[in-house]
Amino acid sequence: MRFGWVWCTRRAIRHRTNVIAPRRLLSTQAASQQLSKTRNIGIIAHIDAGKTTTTERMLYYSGYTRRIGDVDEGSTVTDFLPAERARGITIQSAAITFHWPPQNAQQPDQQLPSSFEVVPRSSIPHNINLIDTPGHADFTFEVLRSLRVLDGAVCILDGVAGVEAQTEKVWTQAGTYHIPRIIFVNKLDRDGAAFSRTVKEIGVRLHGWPAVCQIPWWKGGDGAFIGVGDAVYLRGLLWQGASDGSEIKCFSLEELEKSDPSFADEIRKSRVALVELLSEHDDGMVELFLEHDEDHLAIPGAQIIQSLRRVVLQRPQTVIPVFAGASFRNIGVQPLLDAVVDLLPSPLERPDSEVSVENRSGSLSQLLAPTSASAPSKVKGSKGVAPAGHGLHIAEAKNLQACALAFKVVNDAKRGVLVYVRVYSGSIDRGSVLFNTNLRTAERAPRLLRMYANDAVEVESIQTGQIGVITGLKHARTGDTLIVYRGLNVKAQPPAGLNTLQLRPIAVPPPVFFTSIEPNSLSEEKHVLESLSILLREDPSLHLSVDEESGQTHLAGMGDLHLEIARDRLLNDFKAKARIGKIEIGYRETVTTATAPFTYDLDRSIAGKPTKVSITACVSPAEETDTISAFQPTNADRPNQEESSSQEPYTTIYPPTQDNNHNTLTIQHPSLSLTSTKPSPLLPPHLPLQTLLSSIHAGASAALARGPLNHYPLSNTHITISLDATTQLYPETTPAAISMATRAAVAASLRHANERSANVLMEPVMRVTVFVNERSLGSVVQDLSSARGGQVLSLDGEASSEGAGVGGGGTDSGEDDVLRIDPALIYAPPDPFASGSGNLASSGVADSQRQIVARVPLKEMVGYLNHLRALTGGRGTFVMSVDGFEKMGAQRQKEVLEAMREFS
Ligand SMILES: Nc1nc2c(ncn2[C@@H]2O[C@H](COP(=O)(O)OP(=O)(O)OP(=O)(O)O)[C@@H](O)[C@H]2O)c(=O)[nH]1
Repeated sequence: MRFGWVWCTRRAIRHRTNVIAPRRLLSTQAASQQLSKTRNIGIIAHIDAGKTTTTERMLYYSGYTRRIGDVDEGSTVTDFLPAERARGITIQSAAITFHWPPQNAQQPDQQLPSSFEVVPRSSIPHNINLIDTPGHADFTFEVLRSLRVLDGAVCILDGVAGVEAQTEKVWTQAGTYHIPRIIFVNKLDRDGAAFSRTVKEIGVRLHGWPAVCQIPWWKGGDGAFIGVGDAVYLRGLLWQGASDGSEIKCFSLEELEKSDPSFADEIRKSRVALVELLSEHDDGMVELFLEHDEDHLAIPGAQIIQSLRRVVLQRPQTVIPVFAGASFRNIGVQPLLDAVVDLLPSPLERPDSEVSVENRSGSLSQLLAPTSASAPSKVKGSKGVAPAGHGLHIAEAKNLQACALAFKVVNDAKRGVLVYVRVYSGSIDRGSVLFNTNLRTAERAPRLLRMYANDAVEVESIQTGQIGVITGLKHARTGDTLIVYRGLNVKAQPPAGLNTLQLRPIAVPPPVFFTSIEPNSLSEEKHVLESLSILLREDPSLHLSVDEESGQTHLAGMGDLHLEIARDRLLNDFKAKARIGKIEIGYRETVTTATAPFTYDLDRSIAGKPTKVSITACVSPAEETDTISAFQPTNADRPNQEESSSQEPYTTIYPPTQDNNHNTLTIQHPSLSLTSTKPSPLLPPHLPLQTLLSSIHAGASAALARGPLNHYPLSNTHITISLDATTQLYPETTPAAISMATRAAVAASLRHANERSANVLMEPVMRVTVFVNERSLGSVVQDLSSARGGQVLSLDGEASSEGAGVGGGGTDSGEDDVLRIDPALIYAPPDPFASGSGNLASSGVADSQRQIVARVPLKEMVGYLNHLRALTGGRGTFVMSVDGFEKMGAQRQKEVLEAMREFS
C-alpha cells in the first residue's frame, strides 16, 4: 500500500452540527477552537544537529515551499541573513507559520472532534508557529528569548554525536520555563549513528525517561537507514520512491513478520517498553492496560498518543517521547510533525504567563482578574496598586485591551523593521496604539503580518496566543512589553502601575568581549550610528558605549563570534563604512579605597550660554565580595528612584540592578523633596527635580565607563553625589551642565582613589562544562586546573573535593534534585553498528562520557575548542557561560597588562 502522509483515519472524522450555541458563545468557542489548533513551538539543539534542515522539510511537506532548501547551498528559508548563509549556521531565530497537516484552501476550517480516543489531533489541520533557534553558545541569549514565547519544543539530536553540551544547556533552559519537549534523533543515515546510545544518553544527561516511540529501520538489519518502526501504531514506515520523501510505504506487523521478522519483533518489544513506561507515569494507561487484558499490543495507538500527551504535559516533565529520522534524507519528518500536533500543548494548555508590575511579580490572570469586593482598596500614595501579598490587582487593569511581548526585531531588506510579537492577552488590531512599558513611549501599529515561509500575509489583528509581526514601529526592541490600553493615544501615558507592566522579564548576561568602531569619515557617522541602533534593537545582548575622552564607540557582546557577526552585518548588510578594531576581552576596573568628598565647580559657557553648577562626589568600593554575579534584569535602564524616594524623599538611590557592572549611585539632595507636589523654589523653573536627577545619573554613568587604571569600565563601585540646592544650584544651571560637572567630579574622585590605592582589574570568569571520554578525563582536568588556572567544581555532577562549597556541583541549572536514571533500566533497540547491544556500559556511554564543570578565566578559554579537540581525539565538547567577574591577583594583573602592551 502506498500513500502520501494523509491518514485514512482522517476521513473518518464526523462533526456534530446539531448543537446550536448562542452567538457570543460561538465567537468565544471559535476563538478557543482556533487556539486549540495552534502550536507555538521551537526547535532547539546543539550546533549542527540539523534544526534548519528539519525545518526546511517541515515547510516543504506542509506545502509552504515548493523546493527543499539546503543549508550547505545556502538556500534555506529560515537562515536568511547573508552571514547565516555564508557560514551555514543559524544566528537569529526565525519565526514562520504553516499548517500541519496541510490545509486545503478550498476546504472549510475543520473543527476539532470532542474526543481524541479514536482519531488523533493530527487528523485536523493545525496552525504551527515555529521558531528555529541558533545552536552556537554565543547566541544562547537569542535562544532564551525565544524560549519565553514558546509553548513546546522539539529537541533535535545528532544520532552520531548523541546528547551534546549545548543540547544539555538549552534543554535545561527550556525546563526552567516548563516547556514540554519531544526529541528527534536525526542523522541516523550517517556512519557511526547510534540510536541506542543516544537514547541512553537522553536518560542519563537530560534526566528524563526516554519513551521510544519509533525505532530505526536499517535495511536487512544492518544496512542503510530506510525508515522507522512505529511503536505507537505498530507498523513499519518505509521512505521510498519519490526522492523528496513525500511517499511513505506502510507495513503492518503481519506484513513485516514475513519480510523482516526480527524488525517486527523489535517493534513489539518497543511497544511493550512504551506501555510499561507510560503505566509508571500515567494512571490512565494503567486502566487501559487492565481494560485490554494486560495485552501491551492490544491498546489502540490513538490512546497511547493520549497517554503520551498527558505525561508530556506533566510538570516537571519526566517522560520524553523520542522519534527517529534523517531529515537530510527526508526520512521521519512527517510523523514528527504529527507528534508536534498530537503531543505538544496549545496556548490554552500552558501555565499562566508571569508578569511584573511595579517590581512585584505574579501572573497575568491575577492582574486581569476583576477586582473583587474583598480586594484591598486603593492605598493612598500607592498609585492604585495593592500592597504585596494581595496579588496584582490594579483598578486600571480593566482598561487593558492587549498585552504582548516583542520577542524579536529583524531588519528585513524588503519590508523594513519587523517586530515579532506574541500576544498574551486580548488582541492587537491594525492601527492600535501600543504603549511600550520598557521605553515608556507610545507608537501606532500601522501594519500587521503573518509570516508564511517566504511570504508575508497582511492581517487585521493578532489574537491571544498567536505569534505575528508588526511593521512600521520605530522604537520597539527585542524584549519589550507592548500594551494596548482603552483611551490611550500616542501622546498619553497609561496610568502608573500599568505603565510598568512587564511580561516575563529576562536576565541579560554581561558582555565579555568588545571591539571599537570608528566611522571612516564624518559623513559616514550618521549611517554607522543608525545601523548600530538597528543592531541593538534586534539584539539587546549587544551593548554600545561611547568613550567620551577618546571619542571611540565600543560595541560589546557575549562572545567573539557574536561580535564577528555584528561586525559582518554592520559592514556587509548595512554597508556601513567604518573601521572595526580587534575583538578584545572586556575587563573591568574597581576601586579599592574610599575618597573624601570632592567638589567640581563648573562656570563656563556651553553652546554660547553661560552655565554654572557645583557637584560634590565621592567614591568607595561597593561591596566586600571579590566576585560579582553574572545576570541582571533587562529593564536595566529604567530608573528605580521612586521606590527609594518613598522611604527617603531627600535621597535617590540607583541600585546595582540599574547598571550591568554592579555600580550603585546615591544622590543626596537635602532641601529637595521627591514627594513634594509643589515645584521647589530652589530649583530653576526649567529644571524639574527628575531632570536634575537624570542628568546626574547620566554624568555618573559616563564617568564610570572609563576607569583611570586602564580605561576599562568601572565595576562594583559606589558613588555618592551630594547636592545642596541652596548653595550649588544657580539660575544658569542646565541639565547639560549638571551632567558635565557630575562626570568631572566622579572622574576626579576615581583618579584620587586610584592614586591613593591603585584600582584592580576584574576579569570575566566562565562556568565551563566539558564532556570528554574517560580516557581523556585526566589530561583535560589537568589542563583546566593547571595550565588554565581554572578550578574544577564537579565531575559528573558530583562536587569535587577541590571545588566543593565554591560553586556547587550538579547541572548547569544548579538543580540538585534532578532525576538520576540508571541507563540499564532504559529500553532501546540494539545498535547494529556499535559494539555491544543497548547496554550503556557496552555502548560506550558510561565509559566514554564524563562531565567536568569548572570555573576558568575567559582569557584562558580563548581558542579552547581546538585544544580540547587535540586532547580528546576530536570527541570533546564544551559549553560555557559567564559566571561573574573576579578581581585579579597582582601577578596575574601584571601579566595581562604586559601582554596587552605587547600586542597594542
Ligand atoms: N547526513 C546527514 N546530514 C544532515 C542531516 N541533517 C542535517 N545534516 C547536515 O548537517 C549540517 C548541519 O545542518 P543544519 O540543519 O544547518 O544544522 P543546525 O542545527 O540548523 O545548525 P545551527 O543552526 O548552525 O545550529 C548540514 O551540513 C546538513 O546538511 C541528516 O539527517 N543526515
